[in-house]
Amino acid sequence: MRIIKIFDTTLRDGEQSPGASMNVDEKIQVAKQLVKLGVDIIEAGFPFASPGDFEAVKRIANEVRGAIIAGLARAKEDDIKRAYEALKDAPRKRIHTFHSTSDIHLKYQFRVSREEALKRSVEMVKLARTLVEDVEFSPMDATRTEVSYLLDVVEAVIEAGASTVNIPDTVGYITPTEFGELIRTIKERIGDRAVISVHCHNDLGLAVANSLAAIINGAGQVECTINGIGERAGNCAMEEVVMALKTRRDFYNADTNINTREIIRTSRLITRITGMAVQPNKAIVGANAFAHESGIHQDGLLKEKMTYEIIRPEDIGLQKTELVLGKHSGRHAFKTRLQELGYDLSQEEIDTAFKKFKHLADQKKYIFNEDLEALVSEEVSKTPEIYSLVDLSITSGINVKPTAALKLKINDNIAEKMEHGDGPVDAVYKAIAAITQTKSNLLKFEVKSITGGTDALGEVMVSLEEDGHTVRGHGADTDIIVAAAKAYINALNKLAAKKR
Ligand SMILES: CC(=O)SCCNC(=O)CCNC(=O)[C@H](O)C(C)(C)COP(=O)(O)OP(=O)(O)OC[C@H]1O[C@@H](n2cnc3c(N)ncnc32)[C@H](O)[C@@H]1OP(=O)(O)O
Ligand SMILES: CC(C)C(=O)C(=O)O
Ligand SMILES: [Mg+2]
Repeated sequence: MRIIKIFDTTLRDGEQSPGASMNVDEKIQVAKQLVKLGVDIIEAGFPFASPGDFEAVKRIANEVRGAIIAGLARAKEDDIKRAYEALKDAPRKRIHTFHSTSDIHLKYQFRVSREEALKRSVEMVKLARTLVEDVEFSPMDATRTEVSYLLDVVEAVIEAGASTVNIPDTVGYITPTEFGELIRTIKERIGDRAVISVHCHNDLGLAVANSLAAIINGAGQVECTINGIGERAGNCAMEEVVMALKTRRDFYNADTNINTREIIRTSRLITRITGMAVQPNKAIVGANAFAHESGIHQDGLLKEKMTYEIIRPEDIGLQKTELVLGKHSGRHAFKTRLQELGYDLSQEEIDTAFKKFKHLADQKKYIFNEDLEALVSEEVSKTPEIYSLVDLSITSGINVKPTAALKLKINDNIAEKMEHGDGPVDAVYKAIAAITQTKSNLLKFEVKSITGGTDALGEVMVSLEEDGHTVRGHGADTDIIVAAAKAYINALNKLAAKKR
């Protein structure tokens, strides 16, 4: 089994994401977490870029142990010396220097010939080698470079002392089959004289696929970032490439030194520090990556996890798979959740509660445990229904007299009434009292939102008294006025039962 080295560049390329700048203390915190995660190399920054970056690399080189610490430097003497200054106290250090090789870059940005670029690259690798043993060279924009020239540069920098040659897809241009072929060509040329590294950008959403294609064809190091952050559309996401190798070891016959149980913690740390949220459907670390909502999948998972899950959530440091109850869920998941909440209901009770749940899920995006509890307690504490709500419409607002038009079923008859009130609830309660011809006293009226959000389920509790009988009524609905009506009617049914 081959071990692929993980070169983490969250602190360098990751920080190049607009808005992702981290201060020195935050960088130290990230570097320490990267060591816990088990990365082989931490690219701590670009020391020449700013005093802050220099300081961060220097402190990481001094304080963080357990990984090779790398610093980036242009193919310029001052950059390389500055990188060395920052790195020198690290027991294991690497200077990573780079120079473009594509004609587009050489002609328009660098304004130098291919020969000049090759000469500078060789000279700077040699300079770096006088300072440290471990030198990595990147031919920037390698994937848009003529292959024969790229091979010449790769050969020359290895000859000059680079022990790692990183092939960057700087602008995220290449696709997996081509990249695999390119890496195979380089591997055939250089054999084991240097480690081939890859550094893929995600402009076409192919950074992970390209990195995997490179691994199959001989790459021994992958450069990546946590959550895939980085310049423009980002870099190869570490958690994805690592979990792809771990999950498909059968195919790749390769793995990494990453302690995958630290993945989620590291991802959340980066989100917290950079303020860059992870999209919910992001592979491995997205909030939905281990959440299942649909009934057929939930049923399969409850029977055997392997049916719909290729990664165990514990393997990335999550506690467990989440079965999210929503409009696509089925009875198996519903019943399991109720059991987890401590309810032991008959099949009939479950069936009735399930129908209500489906109705609620059509109105509400997220169903929380508290929603279920409210729904089930309505079901369990059921009293024979003399009165039931058929229809209700309300008019209220500024400069409008609150009015309720109510339709109730009383035994088997339908009765309707319209009433005005001081507010919509008052109007509804007057209409209910008028239709039912009851004279109870409202002792208490409590309203609360069971869950957060404007689509939350509202719960109303009322206490009614009549002829010495006191009862509590309960109603829940996403419409708080309907919940109030339900609570009043529920209490009237209880009063009627008590009187009987
Ligand atoms: C693909 C990548 O991710 S590469 C890394 C990108 N990261 C960064 O650029 C972040 C840090 N950068 C910086 O802070 C600044 O760009 C600095 C400090 C490095 C340089 O700043 P300045 O001196 O003001 O130059 P500026 O950034 O405007 O232009 C870059 C110069 O470096 C040259 N250059 C770019 N890359 C290299 C290289 N690998 N080797 C040698 N020279 C290079 C450019 O040709 C240009 O040179 P010119 O001034 O002679 O035209
Ligand atoms: C510095 C190099 C490796 C880089 O980030 C790129 O080419 O994308
Ligand atoms: Mg990059």
